Parts: sequence; C-alpha cells; structure tokens
Amino acid sequence: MRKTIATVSVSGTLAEKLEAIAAAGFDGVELFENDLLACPLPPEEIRARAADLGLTIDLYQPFRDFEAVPDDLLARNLRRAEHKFRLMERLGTDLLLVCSNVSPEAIGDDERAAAQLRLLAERAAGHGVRIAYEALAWGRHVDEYLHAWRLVRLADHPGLGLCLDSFHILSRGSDPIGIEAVPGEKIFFLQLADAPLLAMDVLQWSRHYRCFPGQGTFDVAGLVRHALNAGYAGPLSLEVFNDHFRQADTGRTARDGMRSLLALEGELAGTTHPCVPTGFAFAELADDGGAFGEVLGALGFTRAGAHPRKPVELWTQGGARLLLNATGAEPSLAAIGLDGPDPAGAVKHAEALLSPVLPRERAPEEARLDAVAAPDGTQIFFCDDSWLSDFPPPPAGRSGGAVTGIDHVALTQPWHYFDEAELFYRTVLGLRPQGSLELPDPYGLLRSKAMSDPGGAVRMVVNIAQVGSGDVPWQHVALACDDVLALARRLRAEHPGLLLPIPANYYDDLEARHDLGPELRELRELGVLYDRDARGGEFLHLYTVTVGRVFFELVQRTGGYDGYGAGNAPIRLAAQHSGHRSGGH
Ligand SMILES: O=C(O)c1ccc(O)c(O)c1
Ligand SMILES: [Mg+2]
Repeated sequence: MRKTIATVSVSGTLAEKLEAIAAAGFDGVELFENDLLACPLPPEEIRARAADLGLTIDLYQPFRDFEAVPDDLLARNLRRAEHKFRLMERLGTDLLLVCSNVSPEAIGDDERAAAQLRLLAERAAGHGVRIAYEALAWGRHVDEYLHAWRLVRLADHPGLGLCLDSFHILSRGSDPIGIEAVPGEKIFFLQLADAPLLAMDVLQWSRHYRCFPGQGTFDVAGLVRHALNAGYAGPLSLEVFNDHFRQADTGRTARDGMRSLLALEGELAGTTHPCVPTGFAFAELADDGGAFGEVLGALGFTRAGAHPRKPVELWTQGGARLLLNATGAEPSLAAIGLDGPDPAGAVKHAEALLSPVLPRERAPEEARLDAVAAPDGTQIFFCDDSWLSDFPPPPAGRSGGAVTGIDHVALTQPWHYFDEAELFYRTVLGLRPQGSLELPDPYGLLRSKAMSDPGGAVRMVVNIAQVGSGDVPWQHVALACDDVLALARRLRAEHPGLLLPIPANYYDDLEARHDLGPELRELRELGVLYDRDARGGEFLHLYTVTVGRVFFELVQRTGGYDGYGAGNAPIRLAAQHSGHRSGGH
C-alpha cells in the first residue's frame, strides 16, 4: 500500500522534513498548514521540491470550523475556502481535510451542516479539489466518525468523503467495525496514530501523546483491516502530534514511522514474527582490559578462555556467558547475543524493518555472526552455537556457583527515543511489552518499560535516561541464581565492598508489609531486596556497585514471579546515587 505521513509528525523545517520523509521511503505527505505558512518557499517551489524527492502531496490540512454555521459566517468561510483551493492548485494537491467544527458558533443541525458541506464540495470541484471530512474527537457537535458519515451521506456529493483517523475513533472507544458499512470509495483518506492509555482530555491526549502504530495500546491494525474490508484503497498515512517527536532527529523519526507501517503491513498480512529469540547467548562488556575481571571473579565466574586473535575473553558460570572485550572504552554493555532458530532470517527481518545492520568485521569473534544496532547503539547479535567454537572449550564440570544464566538486561535510552525503543524490541525482536512504570529517583523520575518473549526466556528492560538527575546512563545485567541468599552470604563475607548497601528503613517497612518471619532478619543482614506478587511468586535480588556504566543484579525468581522488583528500584537508585556522590562524582 502507499505510505504517507503528515509533515507535523517530524521535527525540522519543511525542507528538512520532506528530505527525511523521502529518505525513509514514503510515497507522499499530508502537508500541514503551519509547515507551509512558515516556509520561505512559494507553493510552486514546495511542489517542485517534493516532486524532485519523489513525493506526492496527498492532502492539505487542516481546514477548520467550516460547517454548521449561521448564514453570514458561511459566506466568510467560503471565502477562506476559495483561498485554500487556489493555494492547493499551486501546490498540485487535490484533497483538503476539513475537520469537524469546534467553535461555539457551530449549530447542532445536521441538515444545515450537510447542506454547507455539499456547497463546499461544489465550490471545491470547480478547482479540481475534493473534501475529506474528519470527526475530531472533541468536535462541537460532530465528534464520532459515524456521525461524520451520516453528514457525508446526507450531503451526497461525489467530491465529499470521509477522512478516518484511528486516534479520534479509538480514543473515544468507538467500535471501528462500523467502518465496514462505509463504501470504500467514500473513505477518501485514512490517518493512523496510536497512543498510550492515559486518563485525560482527548484534545490534550491527541495533541501531545500520539505515537506511531505499535508504540501505544490501540489496535490500529484491526482498524485498518476494517477500512480494507470496506474497500479503502488509498494510502496509509501517519499523523502524529507528539512533544518528543517534535524535538527528536527528523530522519530517525521518519524511519521509525516507516518501520511502524512496515510492521503494521506484516501484521495485516498475518505473518507471524519469524524469529523470536529463545534465550541469551551472551552479553558483551567493553572495558579497558581489567575493570570487570575482579567483579566477575568475585561473583563466581571463571575465565573460560580467550579468543586466539582478539582481545576478547569468555567468562562463564552456569548458563551465563559474558564476553569481556578490551576495547579501551569506558566499561559498558556493548552487545547482547540472542539465541534463536534462524539467525540469518532474524537479520533479514531486522533489515526489512530498517534496523542498521552492522558490518561483519565488527563481530566480536570469527563466527559468522550478524548484528544490528538497537536504538541506544547496543549491538544485538543473532546467534546459533557456532560462536562458541571461536573459544577453547571451557573446563569440564560445573563451576558450582549460584549463577545459572542471564535473567534480563536493562538498557538506557535517550528520553526522546523511548517510543522508538519499544517499537524496535516489539517488531524487530518480537518481544511483548509487560508494563510501563515511573519510578522516583532522588534527582528525577525514571521511566521504565519491560519487554519479554512469551516464555520469559529473553527479558529486556528499557529505561529512559534521567532528565535533570545527573544523566547517569546506567546499564545492567541481571544474573539468575538458584540460591541468592547463599551467594549474598558469601559475597558479604569475602567481598564486603562489592554489594550495594540497603538502608535499614527499607527492612522496617518490609516487615510491616509482609509477614516474613525469621527470613526478614537474613534479608536485612545480607542487604537482599524482596518482592512478592499477588499469586505468591517471590523475587529476591541484590546489586553490585557500578563499574563504569554497568552494574550487576543477582536475582532469584520463585513461584512464577514475572516482574522485576520495581517497587524496590527507588531504593536501589538512591543507594547508587549516594555511592556515586561519596565516590567523588
Ligand atoms: O488537533 C487537531 O486540531 C487536528 C487537526 C487535524 C487532524 O487531522 C487531527 O487529527 C487533529
Ligand atoms: Mg487527523
């Protein structure tokens, strides 16, 4: 299907927007009036610029507060419209979006509204222009798409049809099934936006929080399916008003929009995700050649081998595999390896969704591994077992340590790319969002979203870099343990400075909330955090101090616990900040 996007959806000047939109592969744009008014180029030149870039101008918008007005106002509104029609001729576009009247002067009279819309369509036809009428969710009298359709039917003019906008329909909880009753040729345009579920006035919600399909909670694909069933054959057009998108990189947002439409098309075609990962193959830590060794040794990891030609070491414990890559960089989490049934297919899928595929020679070892860059720059490798053969076989026998594998990894996104990250993990890796949280930090608020495969084998937590709190871009690797208390006991005895201290107040409160009995004393002594879910599943966890940007979490899940101890995160954040500050930062 043709893919278009409203110019309001991305940042920049109109010239920058058009360039980025074309580069992302869109076929055309909805030209937003403000972008035109603020543009120094005459309409003919905008038209030529778009054409040079291979873009059509599919629609001009919005035209406001036209219908259902007193007669004297109608004359003025028609004069305003005439000006738009002439402008549209110069722009070479033939579809004008008219949104339902929000003015207090509008009259709640369908006959009047329809007659005036018909008149508008007649005048427009004289300029080769058609009218797409859209019900805004906050329209004065028309705020529902089926009401708009009644007016269009009543007006009965071939140049008058509907503009359907998924936000206005789904934000009000209207059932989109009614779209199927509209003849496809009367749906002149289809605008798509998703949104997070927020309890607020629809106008504020629409103007600030819209996002691309797949980034929110609406079933946008389901709505599109109804439009296609009705016979709609026009473009799929993104129309997003979003405070973050207005500040983000233009090209990046445009590519993200295209990724969203490609994924939506895949959903419509019923293609299931080809390559959901089945587990963590490894996490790769970059350091300056020794920063992590001491911590990993203390945690019970063994250095299983070194790469014959690269400064990369493999450290293992149980099923957890960590690669230490002496790049000379600040200690950080550089890459994640994911196991899956079809690594080559996974890369092809990622590439089709516009993920940057990283050059082969940047693979951490010789096996033919492909990687793509996640939105925060972390390399994601798609693996089978072959990479292990680059290392000498690990020593036989179990290490006897408490760590059994990697439970989850947490990455930090720049705050204006949070939605991009969610879409990436959803569509490229096939993970599902588990929940979104806002966690208090001593110096700000941390937004956090957990994503997981259906079986919980691959869990990723996406955090937003904190604004106004010193911008600490921490990342962490959480290691699953079979006896976290035993490990904590050993670490407290042998490496007293390694673990993050937890305040006594936390345990006093824990005692009040849960009847933990003697276990509480042990948690308190060992500085282990605790959480319990509604079904009695339990989570015990603790943290190491931070090395560069990275810290380790040690976790133990029992009874089907599926969360991340979110209630404890503020305690951890405060402890980390105080460590940083007393540490001379
Ligand atoms: O917020 C608005 O005013 C507005 C304008 C045009 C649209 O197509 C829309 O969905 C909203
Ligand atoms: Mg709209």
